[in-house]
Amino acid sequence: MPVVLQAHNLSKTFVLGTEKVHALRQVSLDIQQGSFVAVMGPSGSGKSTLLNLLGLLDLPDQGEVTLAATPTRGLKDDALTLLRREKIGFIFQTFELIPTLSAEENILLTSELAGQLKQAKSRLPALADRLGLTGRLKNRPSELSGGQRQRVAIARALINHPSVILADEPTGNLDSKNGREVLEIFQQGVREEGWTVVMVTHDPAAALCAEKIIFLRDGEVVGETETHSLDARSKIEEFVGV
Ligand SMILES: Nc1ncnc2c1ncn2[C@@H]1O[C@H](COP(=O)(O)OP(=O)(O)OP(=O)(O)O)[C@@H](O)[C@H]1O
Repeated sequence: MPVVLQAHNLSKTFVLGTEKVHALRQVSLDIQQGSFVAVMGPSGSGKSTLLNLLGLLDLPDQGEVTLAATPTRGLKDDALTLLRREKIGFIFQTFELIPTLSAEENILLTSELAGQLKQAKSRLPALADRLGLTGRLKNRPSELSGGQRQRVAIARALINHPSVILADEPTGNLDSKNGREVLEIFQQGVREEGWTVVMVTHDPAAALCAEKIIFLRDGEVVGETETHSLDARSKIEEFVGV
């Protein structure tokens, strides 16, 4: 499968008072189209920073992200925003839904901003059905369970057929049943519809639902494992200590 998202030598430093924090140091990785990849690492190892750079939400100090064959170094803010909107679907631990909008309005908001409301509306019924949200679309987030809210966020991420889904601890605020459901949605989407998912997680069980795990420590990629390999669990223990 072709590489849909590439990080090449990404470095990012934050300045905290007089201290410099090297959040990422020369991180390179290739994400293949149609793959499900988890990113694990201890707290502070740079996972969210990496996801933010891969998702063009922040810029590296050095290195480059190439997304859907588009090198992004030097692109202006407008071009980055457009690329992000068209090619990336974000899913966050805290759902990040707008409380005053209905589920349907939340799902369609980015499409509306991108001038693609008509196409998105035509895709909505099938997507809502698939995610078990039919009948809930008129409800506001406060009227939905945590699992339903995250499924609304998944629908929002998917409505424009992004090239890559970036999920930051998507099961972190869910009970185990709802968390499992979200992971099954990812697995099924990857298997049956060719989604590409990159998921940051602390949870070994969640990471083992992906096909591959990349380990970060102190801002560096220190290892990786295929989850079907017999030593995947011991690699998680070795690199993350859980
Ligand atoms: N905006 C920022 N300003 C200053 N330092 C930051 C900023 N964002 C991240 N950092 C620092 O960069 C390092 C990596 O942070 P990051 O949030 O990427 O780690 P993480 O692996 O996602 O951690 P966690 O698992 O706790 O969410 C940390 O030391 C953090 O304090």
